Amino acid sequence: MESISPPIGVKFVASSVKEPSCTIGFSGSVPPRLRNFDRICKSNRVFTETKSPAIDFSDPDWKTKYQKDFERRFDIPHLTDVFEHLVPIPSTFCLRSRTPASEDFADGYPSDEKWHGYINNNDKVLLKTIHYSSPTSAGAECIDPSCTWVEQWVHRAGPREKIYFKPEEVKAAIVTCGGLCPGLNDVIRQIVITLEIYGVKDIIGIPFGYRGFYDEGRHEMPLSRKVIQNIHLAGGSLLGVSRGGPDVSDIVNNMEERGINMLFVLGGNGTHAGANAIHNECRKRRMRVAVVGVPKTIDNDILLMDKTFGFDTAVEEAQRAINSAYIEAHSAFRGIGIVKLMGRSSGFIAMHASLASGQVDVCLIPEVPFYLHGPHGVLNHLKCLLESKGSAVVCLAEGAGQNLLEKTNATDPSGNIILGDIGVHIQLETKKYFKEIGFPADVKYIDPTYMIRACRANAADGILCAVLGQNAVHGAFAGYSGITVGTCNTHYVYLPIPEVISYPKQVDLNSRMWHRCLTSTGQPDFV
Ligand SMILES: Nc1ncnc2c1ncn2[C@@H]1O[C@H](COP(=O)(O)OP(=O)(O)O)[C@@H](O)[C@H]1O
Ligand SMILES: O=P(O)(O)OC[C@H]1O[C@](O)(COP(=O)(O)O)[C@@H](O)[C@@H]1O
Ligand SMILES: [Mg+2]
Repeated sequence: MESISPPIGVKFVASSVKEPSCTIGFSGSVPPRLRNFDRICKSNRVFTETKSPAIDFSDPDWKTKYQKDFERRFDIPHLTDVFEHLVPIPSTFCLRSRTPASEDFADGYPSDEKWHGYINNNDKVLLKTIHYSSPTSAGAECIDPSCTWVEQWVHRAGPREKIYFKPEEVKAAIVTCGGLCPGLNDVIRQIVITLEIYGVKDIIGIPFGYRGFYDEGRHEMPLSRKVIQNIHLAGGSLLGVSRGGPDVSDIVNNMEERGINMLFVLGGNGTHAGANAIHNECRKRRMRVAVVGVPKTIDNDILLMDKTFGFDTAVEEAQRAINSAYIEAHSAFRGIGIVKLMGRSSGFIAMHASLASGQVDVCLIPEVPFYLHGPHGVLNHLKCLLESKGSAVVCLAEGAGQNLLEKTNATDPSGNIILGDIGVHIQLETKKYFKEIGFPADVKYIDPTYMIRACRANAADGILCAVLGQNAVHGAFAGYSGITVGTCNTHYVYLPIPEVISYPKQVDLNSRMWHRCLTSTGQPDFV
């Protein structure tokens, strides 16, 4: 059946292109549709038509069809899709006090029949909670021209009453891929703790990302509560991370050799593309394996989720850099402080950090094109700020203004385009500009990116990591595979991997949050 769905989370814009409902193979670069900032940026309103209508709104049943199609897309893969006759057993996850690590199950599995802590498989979470009365409502996301209320439900995460793995038969592996992110150790820790509560004793860490499935001499790391007890007190990843690595069939060969039947994959878009490919390969080989992702992206660029772990910490930690830039700028005669934050294709960290600080005058993100020079350029605005208030602070995301830099086609081992350093460029251009116009300014540049990324998770992220890690284990024991965990409207959910990685989530320029950021900075358009 052909999908009738428009891309989730993307507004109907006048010239929107139908998005494939499932694009695997994303590897860091921004799809052309999203690179076309102009179209999105310049329209400050939502269009209710599409040039390539995927849905026939004259069909009286369009809504039912849409909802059915949505349900199909967001159905989460289960081991019984392939192994029809698998018989589940009652969950060994109950909160009755016992000592699972030292327990064997000779006398049967522990159970707690009176406990009502399980999630029903049919429990669902509403993905979109606002009923926009009109497409012109601020931030409206509409399916049809009348902005009809259409329900979109996704699966609720958590422990199930029946499980599809016997704990003593589980060999669970955890791997952390891509760049670092605050909270990786917290998630590893919670996965191990929760596995042990189910009664799993064979838990290993794969060193240095997907490479650890391949490189000779890299030994798996046995994990237990004892090993992971305090790892969350430090940033980084106990297991190490890496970009690039072996192809999927080598990874699955290695999993077969090691007897891994539960794989927990912590990573971003690229890692999840890999996890989904591993899941598909396992299915193809009829391996009874659960592959579950935990989205790790400091940039917060995974679709559909309220936020990903590490993001909150990054925003909080960025305050120190912004405040330093402010103090430097404010204390200098005509001071300008420039802070570069992470955000390869999405400006969420810069936007939130700017809003939180209240000290930023100009926020530059990848989604918004800008000129440096000319009457409407950033530099002229900085001059106005120096004249009016004596100092200025600029906060920018690393992916902003890439069109101003010379292009290289260089990529990292994962295939992500290596960006030019926009922070250094703006610093140099700013110094040059003020020198040339004979209006001396004191420019200070701060790049705290790797200092931020190496931090340990803050309290909010610590909680998020705990719940995500626990839910990942519940999902695997429940027999799901090819899924990832997340939060939607503050509820915890399971989502099929392809739906969250078809392109990176970006700041919506029609969103209330971006408008709030602009209100706070008071910056004009720089085009
Ligand atoms: N399309 C893909 N299919 C399979 N594996 C991928 C794909 N894209 C990236 N990977 C692998 O995922 C890992 C992490 O990818 P990367 O883009 O560096 O980080 P992130 O997961 O944070 O986006 C790397 O080992 C990379 O080889
Ligand atoms: O220098 P590295 O390790 O390639 O990491 C830089 C990248 O890490 C990020 O913070 C997040 O990247 P991932 O989500 O792919 O790990 C990007 O914003 C940034 O471009
Ligand atoms: Mg990535």
